[in-house]
Amino acid sequence: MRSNYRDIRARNDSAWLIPNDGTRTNHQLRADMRRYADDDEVDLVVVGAGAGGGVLTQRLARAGWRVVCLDAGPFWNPDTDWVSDERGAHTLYWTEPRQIGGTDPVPLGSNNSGRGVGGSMVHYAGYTPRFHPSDFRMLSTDGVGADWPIHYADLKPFYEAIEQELPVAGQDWPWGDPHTYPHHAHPVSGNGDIFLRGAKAAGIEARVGPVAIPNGRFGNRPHCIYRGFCLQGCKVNAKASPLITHIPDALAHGAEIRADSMVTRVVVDDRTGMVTGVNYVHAGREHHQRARAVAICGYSIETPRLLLLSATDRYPHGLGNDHDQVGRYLMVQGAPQTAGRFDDEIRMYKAPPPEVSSEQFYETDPSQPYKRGWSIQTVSPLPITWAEHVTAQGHWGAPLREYMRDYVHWATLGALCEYLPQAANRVTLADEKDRHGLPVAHFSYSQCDNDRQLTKAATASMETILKAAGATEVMTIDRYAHLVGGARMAGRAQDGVVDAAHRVFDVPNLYVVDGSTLPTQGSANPALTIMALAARAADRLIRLGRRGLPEQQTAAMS
Ligand SMILES: Cc1cc2nc3c(=O)[nH]c(=O)nc-3n(C[C@H](O)[C@H](O)[C@H](O)COP(=O)(O)OP(=O)(O)OC[C@H]3O[C@@H](n4cnc5c(N)ncnc54)[C@H](O)[C@@H]3O)c2cc1C
Repeated sequence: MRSNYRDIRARNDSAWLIPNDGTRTNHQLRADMRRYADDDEVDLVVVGAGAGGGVLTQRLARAGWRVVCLDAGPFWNPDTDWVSDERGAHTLYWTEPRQIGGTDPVPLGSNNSGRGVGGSMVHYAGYTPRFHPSDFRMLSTDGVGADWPIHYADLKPFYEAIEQELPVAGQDWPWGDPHTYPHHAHPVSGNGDIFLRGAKAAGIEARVGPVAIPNGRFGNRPHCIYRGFCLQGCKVNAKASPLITHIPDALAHGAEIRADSMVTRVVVDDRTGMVTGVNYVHAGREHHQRARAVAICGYSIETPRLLLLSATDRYPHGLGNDHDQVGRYLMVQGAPQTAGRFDDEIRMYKAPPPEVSSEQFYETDPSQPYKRGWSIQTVSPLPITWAEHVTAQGHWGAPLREYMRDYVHWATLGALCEYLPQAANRVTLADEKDRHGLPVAHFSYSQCDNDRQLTKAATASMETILKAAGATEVMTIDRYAHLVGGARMAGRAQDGVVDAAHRVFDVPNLYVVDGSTLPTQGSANPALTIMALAARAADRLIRLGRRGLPEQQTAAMS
């Protein structure tokens, strides 16, 4: 699939709205941004300007909807806010207090959350694979997990549209639904080369991509300069995130992006059961924004938390929670990471961390006792993350120093294992309060036996690849990556929180359009799927028409 830029610009001009004078931000666009008063009843309030919220805002603004998007974090300026430094990038993470529990607690922070306009994609790695068709039918075909209320074919046109808008670069893709990418694959570094060589020697297929980094200029966005700081916020605007791929076009079409605005409650009129707006805190003061509809896009922890925080007399257990589904089936991928030592210098920092991947082990292998599978990708930790890898293996003091001095000789791969959705893995409200006086989220997580078997098998496959490439020593650690679920999409209210159109069951003008709606997670990184879902949700809302809010929804969404 190669791109026609005229078609892309007809639906999203963002890459051409960025200045081409070496600066990274269209300050004029931000200064001219349309502003609504709190008591203006806008068509839609979007909570969160990340992967889901950014796309939804852009699509609806372009269709003429009056949209205000509130984000708890800042409106980033890559020129002044971001630094090419691992430690200096810590401001990008969501570090508000949260509690974790269960038998396998998931640390929350740098590796699975973001804040501010652009959301977590501001510091995501940049891999953008599609889910496989089997992901949408897992319960029927594999007997585990859940079936989605939509099929892969429903999402395919939106995958293609978003792949063009980011745009995605990669080799022709043989796995899942085989497809091509709009941009050719990037050249690879030492780490990518090790993966390709080792995989070939081990009889495993690996391919370059798919990454949301243009190969060449895209609009006024420059070619990647391969300096390796993708996870610190790409200062050159090469790596895609909603901040540059969708927000500029949203602003140009009249959306207001209100940053530093933490939504504390979705407000409901108990007489009608309808949402009337949101309460939010900006600069220490509480505000209320009126709206005809609200879409929550705060990601897998904050979205269920906000649904629970918005309980009323009519919805005493929280919005969408009549069947005790809010917060449940929250998933995280098992992400073991294996490093291999080579006599040659690899210098894995000298390229974007996302380069090469394999989905050979993605599907259930009937000869194995476990269901579903994993993918493998280059990860290329920078020095602080490399120190975390080494210390996680128990090395400290002199041995740690030796491994750090030896950094340039190591290559690193990561797996994404498809841990299964389980009802008990969930977000609830804790007794502890945050600085706004609101209960913080408690996230309980426990692995099942299938999860542990997958981690073991995935680790063995990475060690095989690195040894086949000539590694003289391998070092593996266990990690988690990505969060999805917690407000999942389902065919019936008894099984989930939103329907196939992302509308919250029982609350006709409330939507959830983010990663929390995913019923299963595959072994794919989730951002592309979240953006495609948001583009699809927007498409359905646009077809309803803003004048139809909210009366027409009941009929059209069923
Ligand atoms: C280090 C890292 C690497 C990653 N690498 C990849 C990768 O290579 N490929 C991939 O596909 N995915 C990757 N991801 C995951 C990906 O970024 C997320 O899955 C995706 O961004 C989630 O989209 P979302 O819309 O659900 O939430 P987000 O993009 O996180 O957006 C949520 C937004 O909501 C805001 N918000 C939350 N609560 C409130 C509130 N109450 N009021 C106002 N605003 C609120 C937040 O500030 C945030 O901006 C990575 C993530 C991290 C952290």
